[in-house]
Amino acid sequence: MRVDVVSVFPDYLEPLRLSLIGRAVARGRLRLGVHDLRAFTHDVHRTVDDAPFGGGAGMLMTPPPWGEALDHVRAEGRAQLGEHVEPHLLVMSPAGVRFDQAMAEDLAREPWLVLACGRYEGIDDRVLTDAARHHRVTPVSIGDYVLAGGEAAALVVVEAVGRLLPGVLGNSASVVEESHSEGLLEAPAYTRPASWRGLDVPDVLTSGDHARVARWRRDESLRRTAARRPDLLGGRSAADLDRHDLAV
Ligand SMILES: Oc1ccccc1-c1ccno1
Repeated sequence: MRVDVVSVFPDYLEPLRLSLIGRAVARGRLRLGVHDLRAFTHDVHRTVDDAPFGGGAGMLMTPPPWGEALDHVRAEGRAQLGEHVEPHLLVMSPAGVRFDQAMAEDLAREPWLVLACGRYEGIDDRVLTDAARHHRVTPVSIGDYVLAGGEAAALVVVEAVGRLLPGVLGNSASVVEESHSEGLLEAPAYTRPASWRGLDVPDVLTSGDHARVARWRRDESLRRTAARRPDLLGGRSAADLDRHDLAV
């Protein structure tokens, strides 16, 4: 997979060259391009924003630099991937489609993502309209809160998608048995020492009975999801889900 990120703060994306994602980049499992939007300005002040038409607070990111930046990214990416390959542009935005594990799994199957990190009050909407003439465009939100810009959101999306790519995670099992991989929160987890500050690991986990362990983890996962994220249960109770399990 190739991932390009466009930002006025390219250094903000440096964490993508560390740890798990950094190793995937170093090993060529993930090709990462970070582009400074200001490299596509032509005035002495390297202007990327202007006042919004119709009034309103703050400044908006103006189309020309974005148009040139995305033209450049498209040309560079096609030179590497082939003229037939189209990017999927993800525009980080509080007004975007909600990013979740299902979207991460869908995006991990794509060959090329371009992430646009807006700042100020956002990006002139014609940038998205123009880009949609060439390829898919999806505004993406990582949650219902407001950030100063899209860079933090881009870090979240690239990490959540990148870790799903083949060969990036050492233990493929960890992708399967984790929160949200099956629509539920994962059960509590424990490791050595078996007793710590008067707190003991649940006996079932040291019983050696794999069926009992799987049952205990499922029960704990349902209980924790019902307590913390009832929205993930889609109106069903943990007992309903439990009955479903017993039925299969
Ligand atoms: O709040 C934002 C500002 C700019 C770009 C993205 C965001 C955002 C908020 C939540 N997800 O993305």
